[in-house]
Amino acid sequence: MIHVQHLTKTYDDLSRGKFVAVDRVSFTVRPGEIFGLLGPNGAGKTTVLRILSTVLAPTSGIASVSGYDVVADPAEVRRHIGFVSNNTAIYDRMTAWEMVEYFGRLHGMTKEHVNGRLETLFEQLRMNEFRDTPGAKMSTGMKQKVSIARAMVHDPPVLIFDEATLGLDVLVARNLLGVIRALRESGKCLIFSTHIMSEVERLCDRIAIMHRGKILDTGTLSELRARHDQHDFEELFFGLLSHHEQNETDAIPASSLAAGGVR
Ligand SMILES: Nc1ncnc2c1ncn2[C@@H]1O[C@H](COP(=O)(O)OP(=O)(O)OP(=O)(O)O)[C@@H](O)[C@H]1O
Repeated sequence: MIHVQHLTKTYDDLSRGKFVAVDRVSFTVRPGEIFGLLGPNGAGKTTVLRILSTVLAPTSGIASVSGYDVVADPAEVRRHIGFVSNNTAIYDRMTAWEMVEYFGRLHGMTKEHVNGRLETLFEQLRMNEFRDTPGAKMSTGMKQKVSIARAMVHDPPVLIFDEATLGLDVLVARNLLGVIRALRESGKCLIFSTHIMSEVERLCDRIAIMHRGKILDTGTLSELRARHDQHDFEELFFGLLSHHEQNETDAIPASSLAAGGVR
């Protein structure tokens, strides 16, 4: 279970001054559910996910994973979470098996425990045919599977996929979506962050549309379609974004516009 309430992150940025990257974001993700975080570049998705994985501290608000608060219990949060991104480093000289085993040992698993777990994982993710292949000789798809296995080695109940299909060809991306669906069937709690609308449409049980740090709307695909009276998801998405941009511009006082406050 993931619980996020009024989460806010402000950066001190040299050129922009105080910059609100995440603005009072709230959502809940339940076990057996894929929650889609959809937004254009810079929407704040990665910042939310970095806070959830305890890499970044929130400025205010609450975030918890399996009941553990990211600020008060970061070690417990890390035990309950796995993070898959598109830029996980793969060591050239380690084999697929050695790499995942290494991360299992970092999680404090015994050699026997980790080996048993790896047998299951390599079967589940169909990695046996390259278990002895070193990183330097792996294809992008193989590397992505190693990243997933790495994130799952300690069998966390919560898994986060941040732009995980970026750079993958259609076949590998399709396989990855299949793996994520299977994880949902096994009761995992999943966040899938992307800017690709079709992936969200095909995969996610509930969706949050994010733009400029805010969640503009959240719900199932059919709830969103009904609420905005729009069946075409792309139209719905861009309609929400442009409405939000218009509202933000309207909220800026004319004096600051005249003084060059908006670029
Ligand atoms: N360390 C930082 N200092 C200042 N601003 C930052 C920092 N990290 C991120 N930002 C800004 O916060 C905003 C949100 O970034 P974030 O990476 O969370 O967005 P995103 O939705 O994941 O987009 P992308 O798909 O491009 O990664 C952006 O405007 C970004 O420039």
